[in-house]
Amino acid sequence: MMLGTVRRFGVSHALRATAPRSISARLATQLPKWQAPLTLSSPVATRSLHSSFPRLSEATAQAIVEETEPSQPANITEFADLASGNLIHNTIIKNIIQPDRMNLKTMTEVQALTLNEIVKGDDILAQAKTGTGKTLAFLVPSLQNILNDPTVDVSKVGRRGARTGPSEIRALIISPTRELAEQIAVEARKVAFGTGLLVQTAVGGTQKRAGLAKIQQEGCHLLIGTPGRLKDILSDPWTGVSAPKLNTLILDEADRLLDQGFAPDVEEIQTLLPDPTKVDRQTLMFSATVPREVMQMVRQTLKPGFKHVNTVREDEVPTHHRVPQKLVYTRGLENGLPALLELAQNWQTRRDNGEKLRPFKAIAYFNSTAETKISADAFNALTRTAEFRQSSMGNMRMLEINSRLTQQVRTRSADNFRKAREGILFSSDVTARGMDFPDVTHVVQVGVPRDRETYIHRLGRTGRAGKEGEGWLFMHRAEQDVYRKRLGRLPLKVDTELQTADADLSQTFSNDTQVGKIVNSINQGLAQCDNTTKVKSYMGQLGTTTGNFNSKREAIQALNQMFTVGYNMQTLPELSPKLMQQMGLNRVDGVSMGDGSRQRREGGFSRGGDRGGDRGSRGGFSRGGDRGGFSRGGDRGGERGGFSRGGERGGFSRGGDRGGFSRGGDRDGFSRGGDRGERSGFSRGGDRGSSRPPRRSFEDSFGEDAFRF
Ligand SMILES: Nc1ncnc2c1ncn2[C@@H]1O[C@H](COP(=O)(O)OP(=O)(O)OP(=O)(O)O)[C@@H](O)[C@H]1O
Repeated sequence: MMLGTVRRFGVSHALRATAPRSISARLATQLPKWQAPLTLSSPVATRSLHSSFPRLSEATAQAIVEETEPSQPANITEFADLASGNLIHNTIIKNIIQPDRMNLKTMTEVQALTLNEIVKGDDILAQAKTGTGKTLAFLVPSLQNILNDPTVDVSKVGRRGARTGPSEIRALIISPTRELAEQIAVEARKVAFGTGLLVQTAVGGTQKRAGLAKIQQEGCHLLIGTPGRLKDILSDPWTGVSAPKLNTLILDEADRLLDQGFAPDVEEIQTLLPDPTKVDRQTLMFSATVPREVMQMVRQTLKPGFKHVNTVREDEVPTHHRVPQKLVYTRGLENGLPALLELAQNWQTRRDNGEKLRPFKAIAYFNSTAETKISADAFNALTRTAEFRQSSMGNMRMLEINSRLTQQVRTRSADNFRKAREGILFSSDVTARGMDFPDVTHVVQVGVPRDRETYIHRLGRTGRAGKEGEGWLFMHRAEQDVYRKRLGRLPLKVDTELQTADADLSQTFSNDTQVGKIVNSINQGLAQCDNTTKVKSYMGQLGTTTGNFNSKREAIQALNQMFTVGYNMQTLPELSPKLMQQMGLNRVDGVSMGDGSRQRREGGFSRGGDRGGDRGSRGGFSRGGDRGGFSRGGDRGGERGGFSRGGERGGFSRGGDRGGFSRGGDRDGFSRGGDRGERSGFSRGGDRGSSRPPRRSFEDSFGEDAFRF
């Protein structure tokens, strides 16, 4: 073995630790420009939790400070220099720096600050802004640590008849989503190329048997997976996959893995690993956000005295300065899609006019899976029109990703978006964390996201590795309070550039104006969406909208308006009495109560279908303003805002064509909002087995992954 040892195996540190203050200064001059360097006035590059989490109570903060100590930053910032002192294997360095390989030169701040500590064997909690290279920060030293292990024989790898067994796993990386696990594996294989180290994945949605066979036949040193599948594989003795010699456990997006959705699985995985009192184990946690709620879990999981490396300065917001964040108020929920189209169109027009702008490549985030679908469907329909194809947006790809799609489709969407030069990815939160799509120019969040962390991670899909980008949040005015409460201090500036955001869509528009053209195009796109999709979208947004608006009445009105005006649907979806009770909608005007039989009878939930069908060709739609708001069926309970109430027609059947409210594509609609915890009535559905304790009510599309691997 080329290298000496490190802490666990007894080797000296090749990186010289220097006084934190001088290191800060050194890093400030040596790091690439795009990394906001720490200033000399900043206390230290790594800091205690006390300074990073001013909101913690004094007592708690004190306790944490006691068990941490400032880590010692390294004085090496170039990857090439890691060869001196044999700190990192030459092959790994070559893989990183060679132009025909990863072609990286200078370490990012978080990489420089954690590498030494990880090679030493310390437990680490590392926090650094999105897109600043955290993946390599844990991969490089962890792979090196495996090479340093004298019991690992990489010479066996690849020789005929000789193989590394499936129980040779030395490091395990847990990721909250399948796509992220695969992305980390791709990066890990690049770093490990030629070292003989074997990297394998265990993610849900893929054929378990095939994945297992690969691990069994080829062996594995580093296993990367999602919680459900890892638990499954490691707990099943028949797989032969075990990790009795595991030295390193890494939680990427640690705060997500430690929150209530994933924590039980992550805890269970740890019980399947060797007893850390017998086999020394290093645990590493990385994320751009570490909310105080998870600190208790962090402290329980890491060894006392763990290092907290935090490159986000205390006085800084955790988003990038170079990514302007704009807030757009929309008149109604139905204005979101026209505003998105206008944003894309304005950008492309500026390019056409000679401005040096990268092609429009955006991720549009929605708070429910069903919304991603209807939005992607509408935009896809748009791209099929001759007018669109001939426009400056003609080459855009419209892609969709959410957890209701098969893994095959998800992977294809992610790959296509990665490769796309311009386009829009309509996404639920499955891509919000960690995904490194190149050259994303815009992140558009439609509706206030469920929490501050989600906002920050979604925004972090642009402006990565020093690139420019823009963040946009479209929100209904009625979401203002929840916006302030959830997102806290962030540098969003109100923007009024998008005219369609404030347009009254119940009007008829002519194609003579830009606003009219955009609105009519979206109408045309939505007219191609089937009615079931529209109903699902309504149902999917019920939970999020009622959670985001101050009053349920206002939320229902806004939803009904979106459904009738935006989707051009005539009959509102029926909600079961049970659902209404669970959601506290019993006394709310505008709710249509029933058992869903009308929708089923009418095949496709609405009479609006044919109206919708031709609406696009009419080049706009008229929406009888005289009908007073949302209701089409004026005869049905006018005094209640025109919405039918089907009387006490018995319980809503959960199954039916919507697959029940608990697991259908729309179920994530119920998961967001500040009142997530209160919605235990909407439990996750029978397929998860009743033996599991209810951890949260409806799983959103992201958390859903915890149960669908
Ligand atoms: N030292 C470096 N120099 C330049 N680019 C780098 C360096 N290290 C990593 N990168 C690139 O930066 C991009 C972002 O890296 P990575 O995905 O690891 O970020 P992250 O901090 O994990 O982000 P997130 O918080 O979103 O998960 C990747 O494209 C990666 O190849």
